Formats: sequence, C-alpha cells, structure tokens
Amino acid sequence: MSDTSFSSAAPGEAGLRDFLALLKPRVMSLVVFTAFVGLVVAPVPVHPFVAAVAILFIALGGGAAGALNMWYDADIDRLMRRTERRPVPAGRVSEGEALGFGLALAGISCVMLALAANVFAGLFLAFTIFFYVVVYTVWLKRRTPQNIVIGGAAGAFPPMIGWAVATGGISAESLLMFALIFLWTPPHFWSLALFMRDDYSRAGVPMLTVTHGRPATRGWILAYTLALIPASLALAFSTVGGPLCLAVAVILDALFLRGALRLWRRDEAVAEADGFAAEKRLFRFSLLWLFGHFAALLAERALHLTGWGGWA
Ligand code: HEM
Ligand SMILES: CC(C)=CCC/C(C)=C/CC/C(C)=C/COP(=O)(O)OP(=O)(O)O
Repeated sequence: MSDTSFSSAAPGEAGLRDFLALLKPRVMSLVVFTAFVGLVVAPVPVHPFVAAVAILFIALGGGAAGALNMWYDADIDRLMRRTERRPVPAGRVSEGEALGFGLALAGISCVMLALAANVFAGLFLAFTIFFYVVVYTVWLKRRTPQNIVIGGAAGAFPPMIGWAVATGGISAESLLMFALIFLWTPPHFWSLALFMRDDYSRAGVPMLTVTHGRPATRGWILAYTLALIPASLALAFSTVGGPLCLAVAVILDALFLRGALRLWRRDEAVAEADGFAAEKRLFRFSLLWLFGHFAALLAERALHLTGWGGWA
C-alpha cells in the first residue's frame, strides 16, 4: 500500500517520493473522488476550470492533513509494522519538514479554494483538516475506542465540500452523502482492526479490537452495517439518486451485510488459523462499496443529462 511505501533514499535523504507518501495518496484518492462526485451532482453547474482547480486544492488539503497526521503520529507509526517504513519514522523526512510541509500545504489549499470557489468551501476545507488532525489524531486517537466513530466525520466531509464549491452551502443531499461515509467508516476501519490488532496493541492505541476484543468488534461491525443500509437507500431515493443508484445500493448492501454477518459468526480460532481471510475480504469490499455508491451517483447524473437518470 503506497501510504506505507518506502523509497530507496537512506535516512536523512528525503526524495520526492517521500513527500508524495506524506500525502497518503491512495486513501486520499477515494476521498477526492467523493468530493468530486459531491461537486458534480450538486444542482448548480460549475465551470470545468473552476471544478478542476477546486478538486486539486481539496486533494492538496487532504494530503496536507495526511502529512500533519504522519508528523504527529511518528512515534506510534514507528511501533507498528504497517507504518514503520513511512518517511518520518524511517528517518528520511524530519518531523520539522513534515510539519512545515503539512502546514504550508494546508494554508495554500484552503486560501486557494476560497479564492477559486467561495469562502465557505475554503473554511469547510480548513475545518475538515482541523478535525482530522486535531480532533481525531491529537485528541481522540490515543484516548478512546470511539476515536474513529467521532473522528471519522472528517473523512465524511469531503462530498459536502464538493457540494459547497458548487452551491456555497449545505443541503439534505450533502448531509446524506456525509451520513453514508460516516456510518461506513466503522465497518471499514474495524474490519482492518480485526487483522491489525497486534500492531495497535504494540503501539498502545486503544482501537476497539484492543480495548473490547475481536468478538465485540464483530458485533459493532454488524450494527453499523445495518445502520448503513437505510442511509444508502435514503440517498438512492433522494434528488441526487435514481433507479440506477437504487439497484447498485441494493446489491452492494446485500453483499456488505452478508460479509458482516459472516464475520459476526466467525469463530476466533478459525479466523486466526486462516489468517483473517474473511476480515481482509470485507475490508477490501468496504472500499468497493463506497466507490460503487459514489460512482453510481455520478452515472445517475450523467444519465440525467441525457434525459434518463434520476426519479423525475
Ligand atoms: C477515521 C476514518 C478512517 C480510518 C481510521 C481509516 C483507516 C484506514 C487504514 C488504517 C487503512 C490502511 C492504510 C495503510 O495501509 O496505510 C485504510 C485504507 C484505506 N482507506 Fe481508510 N480510514 C478511514 C476513513 C477513510 C475514508 C473516509 C476513505 C475514503 C473516502 C478511506 C479510504 C481508504 C482507502 C482507499 C484505503 C486503501 C488504501 C490502499 O490501498 O493503500 N478511508 N484506511
Ligand atoms: C479533505 C480532507 C482534509 C480530507 C481528510 C479525509 C480524512 C480524514 C481521511 C481519513 C482517512 C485516513 C487516512 C484515516 C487513517 O487513520 P489513521 O490516521 O489513524 O491511520 P494510519 O494509522 O494509517 O495513520
């Protein structure tokens, strides 16, 4: 995974790839896609040049948040196998460089988004970066197993930022897109936490699998997956949804629920023996689930332009 990727540079010798890795590009690609969809499905058309510039600065803002997270978390990233080769814990980028890079990029991206789109969108991006870095990373991540439930809001804001670029505000539809990602984050992250528990335990991070164990986590994954279904259907029936969104939602929800039920029924000894194969599958499927929902919104919008998609 590229977030954890390492370059051939020796300690102290930062390469371009290291600064790119600080932006958490793979995670941010899906974040930016949701922002793009939020912008495109909004009822106010945006000039393609403004849209491209806005998406670029949302991407840079997300990357800045990733760099600031990696600056603050360098001590725990050093203790986890998944993250030990990141540029800061591996010593290729200094903490000062990561902090300076993140702050500069955050400042530039928010100001430029405000200038290119509108002040509300720029402030919303600043708030999202603040939420991920300060509320999630600094405040909650090391304190409570609810860290990703509350902090997960940061990852759910980007489609609302995209919508704000187009409309200058918030709406029921943009709140529904928020709800979709907000409720998706716990099953997304906790399915990974099931097979990464030892990493978090070694670093002393109170993820749910560490504090409450795997069986309880399986129950919470199922609970959030059940809560996700009405949110996904409500979005499909909203003004940005349509028959295609509904069909995609029904299929993806059924598959997600089947996976969550399977994890819930799993015997721990069996899971351990097969290397947490089903847990890894559900984690990967969570990415497809979110991508599929937002891709369907985009396709519905495209169909609508040809006179087909949507409910009306
Ligand atoms: C608090 C919220 C979240 C937490 C704690 C979380 C956690 C994680 C972790 C630990 C990984 C493994 C990454 C790695 O190996 O370095 C991951 C992967 C991923 N996450 Fe999340 N995530 C969250 C929210 C999101 C959101 C909102 C999105 C997109 C909208 C997202 C998209 C992804 C993607 C695309 C990957 C796969 C990256 C790859 O293949 O390398 N995540 N997530
Ligand atoms: C536009 C904008 C500012 C977007 C921000 C979006 C956002 C909050 C994404 C969060 C996704 C993410 C990388 C979580 C990782 O948690 P972690 O940091 O605990 O994971 P780690 O252990 O891999 O560092």
